[in-house]
Parts: sequence; structure tokens; C-alpha cells
Amino acid sequence: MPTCGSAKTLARQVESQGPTRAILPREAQGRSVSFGAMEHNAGVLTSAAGVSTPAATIAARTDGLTKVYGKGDAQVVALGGVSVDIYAHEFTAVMGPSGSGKSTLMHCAAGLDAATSGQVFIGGTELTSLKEKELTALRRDKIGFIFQAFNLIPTLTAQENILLPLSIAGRKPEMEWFDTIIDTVGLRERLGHRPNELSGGQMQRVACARALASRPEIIFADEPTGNLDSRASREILGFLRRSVTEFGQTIVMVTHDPVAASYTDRVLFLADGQVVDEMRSPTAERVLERITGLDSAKGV
Ligand SMILES: Nc1ncnc2c1ncn2[C@@H]1O[C@H](COP(=O)(O)OP(=O)(O)OP(=O)(O)O)[C@@H](O)[C@H]1O
Repeated sequence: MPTCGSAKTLARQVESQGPTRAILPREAQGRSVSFGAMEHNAGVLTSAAGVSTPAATIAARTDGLTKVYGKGDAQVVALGGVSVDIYAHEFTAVMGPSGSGKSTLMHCAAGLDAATSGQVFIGGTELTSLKEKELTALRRDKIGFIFQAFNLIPTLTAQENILLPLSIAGRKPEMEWFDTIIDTVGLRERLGHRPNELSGGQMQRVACARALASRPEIIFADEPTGNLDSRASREILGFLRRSVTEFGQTIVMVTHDPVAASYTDRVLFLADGQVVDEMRSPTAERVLERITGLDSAKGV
């Protein structure tokens, strides 16, 4: 089982505090972290009992995010005004039935797709007002990506793949950090191998190391274990969990898998282009129950 004891403690605290705008993140407990912290801040949240809680750092935020595909009869409202905060130094899962808008939310939040209306913030930077060049620089400097299909360059070795985003950005790798990542994902013996010489799990470990190498402010992972067997999935999820717990990374992960969601601090549930619920300290059982409810409401 994943280790998220502090998140569990928080959930208990939150339950005793009553409702707030969003369930408070781990950082509101005063946990100190030094990795990729953002200056944008949620302000002081006040519980129903009137108790002030320390402000939490917001890594990314959407405000009335709407995405409409197509026109006329073919029009699809993929996101219908989503306002959500993603807290720094947390592992957040995005779940929901097929077609509920998970990938669209992730792509718009990561600046890979343009919103129809509404706003998206990465830290204090509003994405929808950026020019293409500025958006490219922001994606390169502040965001890490992990995809289901790994997306490694076949002609490059594992080490070259991991360092590629840094070399594109003209940045020198911090070798101490590189070593930490390599040892954490257990790739030391495989650095000279090309992707076709690696297993699926090893390729995804390379992709995780690549996402972490630049110490991005936030990592978006789109079904990172979707192509892996259960053992390799557990390894990747364990690694993502450690990246958050030990290195203070912020990760948002789209997943269909309740077990994968149980590694996270918080699950956002989407249905029909809206965030309809969220859960802290998720267990696979509770997530499955909630997802089944959403599926049956949709007639799946
Ligand atoms: N490029 C597109 N053109 C038209 N419609 C699209 C496009 N991309 C997504 N959609 C529609 O938008 C809605 C949300 O799609 P999205 O891929 O975000 O859902 P999802 O929750 O990620 O689904 P899945 O779990 O099946 O991957 C769906 O109805 C989908 O058909």
C-alpha cells in the first residue's frame, strides 16, 4: 500500500473542520517543502467553525474553463466551466467515465490545448493570454509530461532521453539531482540502452526521470500506467508517490484505475465536463464505489 499517512491525518482534521471551498491540502498542516514552490497562494481558508487555516500554495488553477469542440449539431461541450485548484506538493488524480473530459482538462491545464473560454493559471501565470512562443517556453521550463505511450525518442539512449528537455532549453543538468533521480527510478544499469532495449516499465521510468530532470513546477501524467502490467504499474506509481513525498513534486494524473488513485492525496471526479466531487486520502475501495456511482448515473 502507498504511504500517505500525513494525507490521512489531514483528512481527519478536515472532516472535523467542516466544509471549505476545497478540502485543504497537506501543506496547510505546515509541512515545509523546498521543491518547485510557487508564489501564487490560496489565501487563508476559514472553516465553517470560523477557524483560520494557514494558506496553501496553488500550483495550477482553472477558472470557468470551458472547452467546446465542433460546431452546430456536431458541437461537444467537453468542459463546461471547470473551476478547480491544484495544490503544490500534492499528488492529484483526475477520474471519471469515458468522455467526461479528463484528457481535455489535463491538456488545457498544461497549455497543450487552447480553452474556448475561462482561464488557466500555472502558478501566477495566466496561460490563455500568452502568445504561442511564451506558451512553448512555459511548457518547457515549468511543466513536465508523462504520457501513456512513453513518447521517448527511439534513436536516443535512456540518458539522452532524460536530458533532452534540458538540452533543448540550453540548460546544464544538475548532476547531483540527475543521480538522485536515476537511483530513485533504478535506471543506473540501463542509461546506455535505447527504448527498444527496455521493457515498458523501464521506458516509463525513463519518461518519469525525464519529466523530473528539469524540476518542473508541475507534472501532468496522462494514464501513465495504462500500458503497463500490474507490477510495473506499482513501481511507477510508487516512484511518483516518492517524488511528491520526498522531493515535494506536484503531480496531476489522469487514471481509470482505482488502485492507481489510491497512491494519490486527492482525487477529482469528473462527469459530463464538470468536477462533481473530490476525495482525500483515497482508498481503491472508496474510489471504485464513487466511480461506479458515476458510471451508473451515465448508464455505462
Ligand atoms: N478533438 C476533438 N474533437 C471533437 N470532440 C472531441 C475532441 N476531443 C475530445 N472530444 C470530445 O470531448 C469529450 C471529452 O473528451 P476527453 O477525451 O476529454 O474525455 P476523457 O474523459 O479523457 O475520455 P477517456 O477516458 O475515454 O479518454 C468527449 O465527448 C469527446 O468525444
